[in-house]
Amino acid sequence: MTFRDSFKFYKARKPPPDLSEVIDIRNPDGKIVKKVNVSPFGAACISEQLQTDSDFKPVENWNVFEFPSIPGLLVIENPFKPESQRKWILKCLRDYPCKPNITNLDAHDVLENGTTWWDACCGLNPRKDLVSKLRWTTLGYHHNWDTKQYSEDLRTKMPEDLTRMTKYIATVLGFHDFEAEAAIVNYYRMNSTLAGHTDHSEINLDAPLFSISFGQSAVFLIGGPTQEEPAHALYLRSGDVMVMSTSSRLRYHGVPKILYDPEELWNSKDSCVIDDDWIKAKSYIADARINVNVRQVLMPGQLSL
Ligand SMILES: O=C(O)CCC(=O)C(=O)O
Ligand SMILES: [Fe+2]
Repeated sequence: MTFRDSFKFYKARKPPPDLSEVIDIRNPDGKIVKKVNVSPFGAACISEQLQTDSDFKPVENWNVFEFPSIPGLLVIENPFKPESQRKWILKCLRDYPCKPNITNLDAHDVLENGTTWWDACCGLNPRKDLVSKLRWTTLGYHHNWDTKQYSEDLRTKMPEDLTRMTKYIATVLGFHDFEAEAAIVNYYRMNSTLAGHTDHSEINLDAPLFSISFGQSAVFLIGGPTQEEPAHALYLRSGDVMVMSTSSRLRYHGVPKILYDPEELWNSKDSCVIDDDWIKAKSYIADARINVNVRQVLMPGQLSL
């Protein structure tokens, strides 16, 4: 089956698709998954202090997988602590869809001057109609969806917390030169899909791309250089980090299906500080998935376009 046909297959609602061929890193069942030992990579470069303060479980407990038939693709099984998942979900909802970042809502003039999507949805007169309207936020070099080209005129500062978090993952995996220069945060409702595409706008296509998922699960499809080659389907669950490096970087990929995750890893009962904002975020993420897609745009040492 081609990528195109697999996409239609998994997207179908009635009857719902057979998911038995979807690769599950938590239960590979003889499918094309291989566990990677991270110790020969960069784990040693993470100081003990940084490890203690970090969002992540200890690196020695990370499960990293590769796919022999998809060279360069890596998936880390949720390395986040549950409280860090909550922190990142809240950042993606409350902090990132704000100026100077750009969102899909900016073009539609639906928010009153200066009001953020979060405030509009959660304020005194909550705009319930806007909750499902947020589709993406761009950060750093802002992706131009029409020209598919980055430009220096559409560049703002990357949030330092996101840069630091991605650098940590990159270092553990041995990608020591990675610079987080652009990000897209994608917001999915339960019926959303992301059509097949390749990400080729970055000048530097040798640098890896980091794709971090929170909230409900996705069936992620990855194929070959066109939509006519066959594709593999795999589950991405909350906290999972996908890394597209080397030849996997330019493969067609997309998200045909969002599925409820009964485990809700972001909700575990450990010292959960219940503040007002988290209560709102928790209710949003009960029917949504967030994906943070972080890219390097420039060549090593290059400072601008
Ligand atoms: O949501 C995902 O897992 C993938 C997102 C993606 O491919 C993109 O933003 O380019
Ligand atoms: Fe993509």
